[in-house]
Amino acid sequence: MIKIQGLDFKYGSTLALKNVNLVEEEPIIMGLWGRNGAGKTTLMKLLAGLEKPNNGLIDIHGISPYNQSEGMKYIAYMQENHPFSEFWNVKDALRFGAYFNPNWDQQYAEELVELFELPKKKLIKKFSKGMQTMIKIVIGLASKAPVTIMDEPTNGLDAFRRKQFYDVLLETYEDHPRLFILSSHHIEEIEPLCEKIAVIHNKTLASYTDTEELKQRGLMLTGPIEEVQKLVQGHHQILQQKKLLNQMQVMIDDAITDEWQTIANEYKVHLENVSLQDYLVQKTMTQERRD
Ligand SMILES: Nc1ncnc2c1ncn2[C@@H]1O[C@H](COP(=O)(O)OP(=O)(O)OP(=O)(O)O)[C@@H](O)[C@H]1O
Repeated sequence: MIKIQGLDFKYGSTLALKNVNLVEEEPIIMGLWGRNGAGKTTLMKLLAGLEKPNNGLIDIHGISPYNQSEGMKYIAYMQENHPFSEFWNVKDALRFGAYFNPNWDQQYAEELVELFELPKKKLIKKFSKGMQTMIKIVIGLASKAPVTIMDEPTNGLDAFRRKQFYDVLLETYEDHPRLFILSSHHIEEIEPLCEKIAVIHNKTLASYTDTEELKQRGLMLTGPIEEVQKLVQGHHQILQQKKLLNQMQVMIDDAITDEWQTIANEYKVHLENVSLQDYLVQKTMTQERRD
């Protein structure tokens, strides 16, 4: 479905991505996480054919997307700052969606507009942040493109609208399985939807892992300073450590296993799985310190 091999990209003389490699054959919902400036948007633009790779290969359904009108059949890309004309309302935006997407589903687009209660006549530039995100969701989902890329699709959505977005995305994905790529800085917002998560760090793809596997990583040990220190002494995968009064907390890059549980009981140290966001932030910070 998509294949990226040895991809390098520079903005002028500034290297933005180097040696990115990723293959996904299945129509899954993929998360794309990275800290600010990691290169997520750059990668999405390259996949959508808006930028030309300096080196390497991108293959989407057998097509190299840069400058290929053929690629438009397969790819819908909803950018974070989508270039809607300042004179457009919802109707105009749907016309734009229909024009650019050969698999466009007008009836579904209108149903989504109703669901999200978007005013049809109001100019999109006067929409709230959440409403602007919702119209992009409408276009992304109604495009029914085999590869649908959405940059920060939960930006500005409140809990109610986010839940609606999850529901409609999963519903349309089940009806028409296709590859979705959803980017976010806040992994918690997209993780419930994503089967796998690609982490962009240090200008490259740092990992591409099943979400369930990734969620198990990151264990936090909390207990009296001396006990925790004894327990983690010589451990190579320490991501973070802090002391508070006579207590110490250490985050380790591992999953909670029976072995860890036994050791923690023995040392009377508390063991818990950290949040995915905390794990990814600490993991990328630790890599940075080592580089
Ligand atoms: N038009 C541009 N010209 C020059 N450098 C750019 C341009 N766009 C992005 N960059 C640089 O490329 C790198 C990757 O940026 P990119 O926008 O892809 O990151 P991102 O992961 O999407 O970040 P964020 O989460 O903050 O939106 C950054 O160092 C950024 O400064």
